[in-house]
Amino acid sequence: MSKVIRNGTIVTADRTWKADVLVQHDKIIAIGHDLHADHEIDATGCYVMPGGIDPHTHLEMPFMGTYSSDDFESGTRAALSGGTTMVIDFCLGDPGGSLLDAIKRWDNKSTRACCDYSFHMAITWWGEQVFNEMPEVIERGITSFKHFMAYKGALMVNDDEMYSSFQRCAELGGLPMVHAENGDVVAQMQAKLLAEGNNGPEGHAYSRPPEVEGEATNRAIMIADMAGVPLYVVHTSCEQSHEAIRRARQKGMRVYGEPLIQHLVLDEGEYANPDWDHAARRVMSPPFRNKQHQDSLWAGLSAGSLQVVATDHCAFTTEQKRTGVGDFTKIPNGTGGLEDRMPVLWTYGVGRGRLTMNEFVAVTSTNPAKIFGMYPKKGAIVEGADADIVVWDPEKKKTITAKNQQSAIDYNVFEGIEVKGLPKYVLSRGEIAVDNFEVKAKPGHGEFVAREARGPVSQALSQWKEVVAPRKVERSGIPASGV
Ligand SMILES: NC(=O)NCCC(=O)O
Ligand SMILES: [Zn+2]
Ligand SMILES: [Zn+2]
Repeated sequence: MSKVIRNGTIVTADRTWKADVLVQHDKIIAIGHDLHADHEIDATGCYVMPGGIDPHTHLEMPFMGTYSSDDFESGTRAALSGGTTMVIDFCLGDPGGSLLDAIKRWDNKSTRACCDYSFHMAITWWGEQVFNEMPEVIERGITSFKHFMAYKGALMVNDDEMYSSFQRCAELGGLPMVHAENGDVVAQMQAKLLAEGNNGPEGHAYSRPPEVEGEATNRAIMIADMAGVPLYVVHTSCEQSHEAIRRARQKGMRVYGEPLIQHLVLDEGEYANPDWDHAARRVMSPPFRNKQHQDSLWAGLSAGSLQVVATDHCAFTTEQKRTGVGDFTKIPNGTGGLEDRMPVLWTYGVGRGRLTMNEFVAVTSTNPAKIFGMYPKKGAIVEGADADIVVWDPEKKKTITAKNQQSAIDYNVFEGIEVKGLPKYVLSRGEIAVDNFEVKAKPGHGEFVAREARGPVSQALSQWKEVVAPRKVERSGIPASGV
């Protein structure tokens, strides 16, 4: 069946213009005027944008002795209800285990996804098996590799492992990613705080100051440069980390930074709340920062030194959070946000003049599609692209509340915030998933998206590294050894 989205204004990362969009089955087949179809969607007064892509989620993730509570069904339903039509989740192998086994587990988990999805592969240890399995991971379309520099004793890898993995990524055209916090320093700060009796959720923030993030970001950037590979820094939360990324980019290094919607609008004052549950629900790594750091992140998005806004959606219920009563290091780290990323970013970004509409599309959709090797299949309104489309009503308002959310958890970190700008219709590969603000997502509709390795940036960097590679100086008349 064909559909036409009529009377709207198309907004992409580089243009804004009035035209209709014709969809046949799962693809956009024409953009123009006087287009006809079996079904009409009226976009009068609305913007027609590429569906959001959240490249940082943890659905049903085994972590800190439990599993995150949103699975691929509830998580992707939440995504669609907020205008996000694709997620990239982290496939997590056991330290010492097979990457390919981990993919099987993630394949099984994702069968009821309501929107399209892909995976990043986490590298939680290094050895011959990982080295040998990485090419097959890439052949399956999983082309980005995550390294945790924090969570000592669990997911953390050391510099030696990271450098080996980055070099392998450079050979294969994969994109390394880092969770940049100095896990050794965090572990010692946690122990000190606990020994001093500082055991509440605020201790989590004290144990992870911006310096531990800035140091790790800088270290990862230098290691990536030595390995000759681009780098994507997840959840960039502070000026120290942003500054390292900005400086590297000014030197021509290929580094990307990803602020989260939580860090852009929520601040460290949340941890001072006298209600233990309120503070613990907001425990995530890195923690929320102060207003100066927020300003730095917003500036980075408009200046182009930061490229993507994600959520790191990793939702735990209040009951799960309470595992950490009396010891903040046991509070499962993570917050939700999938459903709220686009409306909150629109309200605080476009609504206040901190982002243009085109920048909004770039950071929520087009940039992640390009960086992660799936553009213009995703992240674009062009003929031949997947019909992942949001019809955005800029006048529609709601007050965010856990009572009406799709996520499976019992609270929302954005509770009480009024947003203006919401998805009226959402198409997921041509299927209507939100119809006049009503969620109609279908479990099982989502498909795995295989992504391309060795994109243009990776190719250019490899070429440059080859140009400047060390070369032996050929000499005639070498003097005899002095020995
Ligand atoms: N961010 C967080 O606190 N939890 C999810 C896992 C991670 O990304 O570090
Ligand atoms: Zn992380
Ligand atoms: Zn994460």
